[in-house]
Amino acid sequence: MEKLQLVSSNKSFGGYQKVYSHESSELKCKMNFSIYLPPQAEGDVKLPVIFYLSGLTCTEQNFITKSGFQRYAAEHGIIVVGPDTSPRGVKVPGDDESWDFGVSAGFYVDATKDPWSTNYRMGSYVNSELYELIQTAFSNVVDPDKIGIMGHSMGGHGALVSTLRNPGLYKSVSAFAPICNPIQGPWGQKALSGYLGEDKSKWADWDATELVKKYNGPPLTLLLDQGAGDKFYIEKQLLPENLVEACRSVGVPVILNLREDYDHSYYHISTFIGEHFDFHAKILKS
Ligand SMILES: N[C@@H](CCC(=O)N[C@@H](CSC=O)C(=O)NCC(=O)O)C(=O)O
Repeated sequence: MEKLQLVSSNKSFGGYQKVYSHESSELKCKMNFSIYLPPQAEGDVKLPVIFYLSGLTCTEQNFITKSGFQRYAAEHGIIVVGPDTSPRGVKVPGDDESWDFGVSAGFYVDATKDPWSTNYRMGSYVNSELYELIQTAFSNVVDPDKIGIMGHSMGGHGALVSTLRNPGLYKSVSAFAPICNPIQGPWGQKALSGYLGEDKSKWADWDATELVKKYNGPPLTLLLDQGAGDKFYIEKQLLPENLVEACRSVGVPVILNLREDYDHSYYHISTFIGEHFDFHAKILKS
């Protein structure tokens, strides 16, 4: 644990909701992440882990304070890890000019375009650095063969592309209101052109709808949860139907739950987060 500094620890549903900070080599800055250790972490059995990736404007705090997930993580005995959404405390020109690019909007990609490429490497941060750090620092409680991922909006995109780009790394995946086809929507186009440049052939490597057409890994079922009253869904930022169609074209099982009247907020997430934990637990504990 010598690389980690404890920021906070709160007892919740018999376990502990903690936040740690550490120096990230990928992002070249100090980063916070959350980890929920359920009551079962006190025992001898190693536990599954779910990574949760948050959306635009979030830190590691939104999910842990608003979703109520701890009740379900405690019931199932699942550790839950939540990274921040971008590098912090590094000054890149233009990084705070808009809420959907730069700070709090790392999009879980590895930027290749200057000046972003030095720090904006959230893809490798989540799927390599933090993934390994959790297994090392919490080796006494983590089962390395039972790791899943979920996320919301930009983080739902992150969960999907992390799974599809790294076959087998995550055994289960689900997403709330994910940006499913970023190359076709305004948020995605802004982020992918800004971080990767104008060559659109490179964007497809970070687009779940494109990636699933080439997926060649262990069997996978995608669980998508979408509020039908979500303004970003109505404005066609999210495009879950495009991902469903791509999945069906290549025979990848997908479940899309369209929830009447639910919006893009944590009210949607907190309502259905228990169902997502049931879905992940069934896969991770089989
Ligand atoms: N500022 C925006 C709304 C921002 C917003 O809705 N952010 C979502 C994620 S959106 C996609 O990634 C979020 O999770 N917010 C944090 C929260 O706690 O709700 C606007 O004005 O429309």
